[in-house]
Amino acid sequence: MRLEKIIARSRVIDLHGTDMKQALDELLTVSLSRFPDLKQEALLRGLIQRESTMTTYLGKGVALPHVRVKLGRRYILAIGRSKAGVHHDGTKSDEPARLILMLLADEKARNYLQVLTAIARLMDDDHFVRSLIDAPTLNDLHERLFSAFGGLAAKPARAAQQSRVNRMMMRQAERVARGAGCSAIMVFGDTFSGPADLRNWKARMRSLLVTRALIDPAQFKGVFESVIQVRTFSKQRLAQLRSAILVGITRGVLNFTDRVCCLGGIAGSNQLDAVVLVDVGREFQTLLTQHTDLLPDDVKPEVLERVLGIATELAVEGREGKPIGCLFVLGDTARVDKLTKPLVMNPFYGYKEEDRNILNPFMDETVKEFSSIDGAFVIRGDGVVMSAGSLIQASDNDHALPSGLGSRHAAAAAISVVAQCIAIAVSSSTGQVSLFRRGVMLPLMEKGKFSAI
Ligand SMILES: Nc1ncnc2c1ncn2[C@@H]1O[C@H](COP(=O)(O)OP(=O)(O)OP(=O)(O)O)[C@@H](O)[C@H]1O
Repeated sequence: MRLEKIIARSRVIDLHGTDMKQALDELLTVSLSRFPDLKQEALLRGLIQRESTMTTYLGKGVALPHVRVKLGRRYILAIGRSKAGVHHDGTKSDEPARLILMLLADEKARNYLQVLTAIARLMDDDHFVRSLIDAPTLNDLHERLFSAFGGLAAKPARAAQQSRVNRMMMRQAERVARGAGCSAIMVFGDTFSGPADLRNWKARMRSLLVTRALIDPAQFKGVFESVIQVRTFSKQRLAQLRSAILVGITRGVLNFTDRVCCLGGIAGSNQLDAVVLVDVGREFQTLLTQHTDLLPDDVKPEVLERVLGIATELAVEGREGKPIGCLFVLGDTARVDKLTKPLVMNPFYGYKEEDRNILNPFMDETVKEFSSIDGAFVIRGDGVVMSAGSLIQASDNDHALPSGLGSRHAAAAAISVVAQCIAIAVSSSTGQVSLFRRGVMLPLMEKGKFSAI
């Protein structure tokens, strides 16, 4: 889904209303002028109702009200900017919303959660949000959004010297990759703030692109074999590399016999500065007993990626500088259910599946809020959160854990032995994020232990 296709200049406006209802009414008025078959009042009611069950305030002055109805076209997006700020019922803070992105989606739109996530992810960038709020004119605002939606934000051409060094790095990386018998080159696309350098990538071997930005893989067709999208994993480059490879494995793009030549640089620097060789098998040796299926059959790769992203944020951002301990169990919920007991009343009880799906961008905050509850999150393979605050009652005597790890990690290891699931634990004492499969622990991020490569 190319987001720039749903953004029209006519639906980018300055708002006058100061509460959410007035703002939504203004956005609906401009949206429906071209679609007279749609009923403004019914849509407004739907949006307000959605807002009252769960706030759509994303933080940083941005709200993303949305509703799914019979629309007759897949999506309509309207954007309102408010100088005075719009009051909303979000719990994050008292700050008013300065930017409102209203998304109407057809009930049949299949990639609805992905579209919501893509928009929310773009709005996660403080700098970008500021540039929209401060855009001198609505045309500028539209242009900035349009280019960001079209992929990586378009930026002016980089200095010639940087491009020359990058071309040299690319050539050398390919030479190293061939010399070392690598099966692929993996490029960290977030090094660049625009896609230009990447479109010129002309490696004569299998190349993969890793990026946090939500881009349409079609724009790199014939350039990169696959685009691996990762969430905000860690800012530490070695940890990012591990996570990207892990995502590549779960997506079936990489396997344990691959040797990969990784090429990257500091995010946004436009400068490639490091080549690293990774033997996938050796890197993930601990998980390679006889099995190579890291991902249980029923777990979607994007669900694992999402949980890893949230777990990393809990470890890195934490609360008051301290990591928040947490445990997630993914997949095989039929079996996991039999081995858990609620410690508290399930806070997700009664929510629609769509609203408690981990792929829904609004779930991040909810999960983070509930992470202070003792016990584990149990998540179905398709992302639906079944429960929080569950006590895992499984035991495993065959796998020893590193010293210092207590009952949370023991429970994670044990449940991954007795059920076909993946468990992810965030340690509250060390900030380490660990993945467990069949009782084997794979440390994904050790806080403070990795330095930049
Ligand atoms: N069997 C279990 N099921 C679900 N959650 C558990 C289980 N055991 C412990 N926990 C959770 O882990 C928390 C921390 O327990 P403990 O300190 O023993 O674990 P740990 O592995 O050392 O983790 P940390 O590094 O975060 O301290 C508990 O307060 C509880 O919320």
